[in-house]
Amino acid sequence: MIESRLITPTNGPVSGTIRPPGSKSITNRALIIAAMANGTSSLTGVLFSKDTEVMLESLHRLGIAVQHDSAAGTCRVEGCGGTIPAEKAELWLENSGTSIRFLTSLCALGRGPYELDGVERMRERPIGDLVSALNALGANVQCRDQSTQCPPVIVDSASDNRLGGAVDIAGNLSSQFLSSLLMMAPAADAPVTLNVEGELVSKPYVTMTIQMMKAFGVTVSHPDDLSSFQIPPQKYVAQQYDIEPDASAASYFLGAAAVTGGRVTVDGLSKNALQGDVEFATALERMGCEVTWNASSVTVTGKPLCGVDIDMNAISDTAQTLATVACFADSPTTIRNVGHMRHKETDRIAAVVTELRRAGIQAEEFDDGLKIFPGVPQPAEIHTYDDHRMAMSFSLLGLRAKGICILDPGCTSKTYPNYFDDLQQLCDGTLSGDSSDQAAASQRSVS
Ligand SMILES: O=C(O)C1=C[C@@H](OP(=O)(O)O)[C@@H](O)[C@H](O)C1
Ligand SMILES: C=C(OP(=O)(O)O)C(=O)O
Repeated sequence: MIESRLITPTNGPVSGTIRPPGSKSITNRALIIAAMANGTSSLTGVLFSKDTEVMLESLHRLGIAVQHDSAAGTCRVEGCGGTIPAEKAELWLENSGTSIRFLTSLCALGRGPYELDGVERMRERPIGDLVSALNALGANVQCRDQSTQCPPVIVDSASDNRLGGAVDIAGNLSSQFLSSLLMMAPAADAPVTLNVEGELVSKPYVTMTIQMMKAFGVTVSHPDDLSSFQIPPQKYVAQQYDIEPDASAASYFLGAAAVTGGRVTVDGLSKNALQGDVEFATALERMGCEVTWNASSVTVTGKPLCGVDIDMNAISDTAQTLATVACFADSPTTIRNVGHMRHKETDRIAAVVTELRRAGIQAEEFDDGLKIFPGVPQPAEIHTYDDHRMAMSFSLLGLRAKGICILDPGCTSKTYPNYFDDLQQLCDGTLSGDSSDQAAASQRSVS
């Protein structure tokens, strides 16, 4: 296994078209919802990476039959109508936040015991607010170590258990708790009302959840400000469902156009995508890039970059990308309102500031944001903290500066196993995606 990857600066502007692999967030929602549906769902454009493989393995352990073809990017899921066939299971979720949070609520529909756990960092990522809300709905869920309110989580509901009612759910640490409860709610025994307590971060992911529930035949009533949700008992109906390419992954290629003054088209994403992270293109537009939205693609043309003062609460998975692009602007960039980035694969605010400084870029850390000063990156070994987005975003520095070496590049396997190959091929213009080849089309295509 390669321990590090030296990024070769490009000879000039990067130009090309790329279709990133399927969205992690949509894949893991589609798998959960299809598992709960009545009937067999066919999913296309599915992401196969660590985060979705742990979900697939967990569904298998819960007794839900899923046939998958990773080369074709497809899954057939035999839904269980909101019941869990396995009466006990141990689930291993690595460091996949969506998987452990979504599966905790799914397990609450079963007749336990189920145990959900992950890697050391997972044992530091909060889940207590979700656990409390599930208990308030009538489930029996506990963090094994109650002092941390983090995984491992044990779900053990009695056979005469009934779920339903009105509960508060905090949304300031992660929106995934709310998404998890929303997807499970239609299978409860009585109507569920979810009231968001205080701030809700990462709002577009909640809108994505509701839209996907609707696509599988379930309606949720809620005010426009997403402060509360009413979900009566309903059945999901199995669907043929096509998954969009991953918009967070797209940010690195659009960023490559921005930092090299090139022109990159991401195929399969448009302004009305389910993923809020498509708005990363708009952030680049604010920095001076030219952005063209088409019916099913977006193109970014790099122009001289200016610094921006930007709130990235809604699209924080792309904040690391913007931070590396910001090194090449003509003035400082401030990224605000992203305190929730401290609870992800690593403390991403601290990690980005530390690694920018390691590469000779001046950066400042705030409680809930960071400021990046323009500069010329110096040769450095970039530490990635087992965070795929550290590896992918810092590769952009290496497109412009010599000697940027990404340590543990294999960590991109969490959401994008082929990232470095795709980046290389986009930069070289060496790979042409064969659109008649289903595998290539569904997993990636670069031309
Ligand atoms: O619901 C989802 O699919 C996600 C929500 C976001 O997390 P938070 O809600 O914890 O910010 C995001 O960072 C994560 O990659 C995926
Ligand atoms: C935060 C992320 O993932 P998760 O919370 O699903 O582990 C991510 O993919 O950037």
